[in-house]
Amino acid sequence: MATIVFDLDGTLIDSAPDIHAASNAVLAEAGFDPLTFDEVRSFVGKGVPHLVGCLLEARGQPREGELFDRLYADFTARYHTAVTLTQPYLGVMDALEMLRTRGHVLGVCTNKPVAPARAVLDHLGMSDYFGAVLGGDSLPVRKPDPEPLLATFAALGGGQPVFVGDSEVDAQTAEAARIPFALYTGGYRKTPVTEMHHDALFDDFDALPELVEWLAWL
Ligand SMILES: O=C(O)COP(=O)(O)O
Ligand SMILES: [Mg+2]
Repeated sequence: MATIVFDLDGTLIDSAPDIHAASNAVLAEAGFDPLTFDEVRSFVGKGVPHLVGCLLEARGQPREGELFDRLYADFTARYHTAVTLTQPYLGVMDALEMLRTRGHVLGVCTNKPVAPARAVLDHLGMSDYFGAVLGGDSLPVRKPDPEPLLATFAALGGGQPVFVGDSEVDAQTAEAARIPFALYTGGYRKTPVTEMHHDALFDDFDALPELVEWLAWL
């Protein structure tokens, strides 16, 4: 049996459409033009402060200050209900079901704040699979600091660990935490996989249950 911790955005769920819509709503509210889907998706993975900083920078504004505070508050207020355009990736629900049936313990470690993370998991009927959910605001540090990932495994009671994520941040986190890492290649990564740390790669969640069996014993 393994203890498997998943990243959320770009790994279990394709949430970029909601994050794009919320970002453009926040920009519009502040009088700025919208950004493209690809632009906003490239900002996802390092938490909300980073995202909001990128939105401002893309519109020629400083990343910090009064405007940042306003957009950050507006984005945060909208984030809890930004769930309607989000879907689990193909095969995710079946993979979670199979992993649970096989007795593996499952958790989530995301840089999304924990309240919207829980909201979208509830909305998609996924919450029951996870014994622990840590967000970008659960601890004073977020990924790629290894602490949130290690704390998620600790909350799940230990066991043979595997981390599943999609991004450069996840790869760095796994490396820093010395946890076996499966890289999902269908998410929001910007770097070629050959240049990223990973112990295994997959592009189809049907492959994950088998992958986990051997990764857990690395
Ligand atoms: O909120 C983000 O920036 C991304 O969150 P993730 O860690 O689930 O990819
Ligand atoms: Mg991610």
